[in-house]
Amino acid sequence: MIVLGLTGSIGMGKSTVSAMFRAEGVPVFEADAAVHELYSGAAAPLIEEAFPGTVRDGVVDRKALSRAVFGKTDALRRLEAIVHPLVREAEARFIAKAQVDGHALAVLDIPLLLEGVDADRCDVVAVVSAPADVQRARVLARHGMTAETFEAILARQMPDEEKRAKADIVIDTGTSLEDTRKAVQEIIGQFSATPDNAKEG
Ligand SMILES: CC(C)(COP(=O)(O)OP(=O)(O)OC[C@H]1O[C@@H](n2cnc3c(N)ncnc32)[C@H](O)[C@@H]1O)[C@@H](O)C(=O)NCCC(=O)NCCS
Ligand SMILES: Nc1ncnc2c1ncn2[C@@H]1O[C@H](COP(=O)(O)OP(=O)(O)OP(=O)(O)O)[C@@H](O)[C@H]1O
Repeated sequence: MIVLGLTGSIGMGKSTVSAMFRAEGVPVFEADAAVHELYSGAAAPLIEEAFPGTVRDGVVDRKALSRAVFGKTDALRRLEAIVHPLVREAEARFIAKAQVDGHALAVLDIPLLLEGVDADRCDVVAVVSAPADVQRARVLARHGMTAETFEAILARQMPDEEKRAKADIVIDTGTSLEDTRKAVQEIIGQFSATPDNAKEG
């Protein structure tokens, strides 16, 4: 089974492309969704212990947690040390299941895949990308988004150009949704044709 890591900067169309893989029957693990799940489950008591007052009725209050770590590198690192191993466990269970189910391809949708340290757990890395003006227009069209917030988020992410350089595959989302869907189908076709080369571990 091939594990494809899917990433991209804000507004580049990662969620849309992720949904396209899923619609084609490819199992997709969403890191963000896993974090949301953990925050109303296994991670909550650990987070309350590390950041008192950020959990209400057994559920992490993301606004309160965000305030507790915002702009504080040490606190964010402590939070990551709690959350990331749990996400990796959920991810490992997802991969094991996809393999047992006989899939040729599984997708890990991970916003910070290339900013993190271990993209090497993916056999291939695909980056969704569109011209900067398209990205900007998409993000600014979102409810509650300001140019300042957009710039601040961009500044914290690895530049698109660097992501593209690190990618094995660039999925162009600057064109029509239909063209992007074709690109997704081509990727699936390419990896489904590959003989079983399951990775160890
Ligand atoms: C700090 C938290 C509570 C803020 O939640 P909130 O719902 O307000 O915002 P959201 O999750 O959408 O993040 C807002 C922005 O911060 C960025 N961001 C989130 N986590 C991180 C991180 N660990 N390092 C750098 N940037 C981050 C996101 O890319 C996004 O652009 C939340 O982001 C969190 O729990 N982060 C730690 C877990 C983590 O590393 N998640 C990343 C995916 S595994
Ligand atoms: N060819 C295309 N491929 C993908 N998205 C497209 C395309 N053309 C237009 N769009 C639109 O661009 C937007 C991309 O938003 P999406 O939520 O997928 O981005 P994202 O990268 O997941 O963003 P974020 O990282 O901020 O969550 C959607 O509204 C989508 O309909």
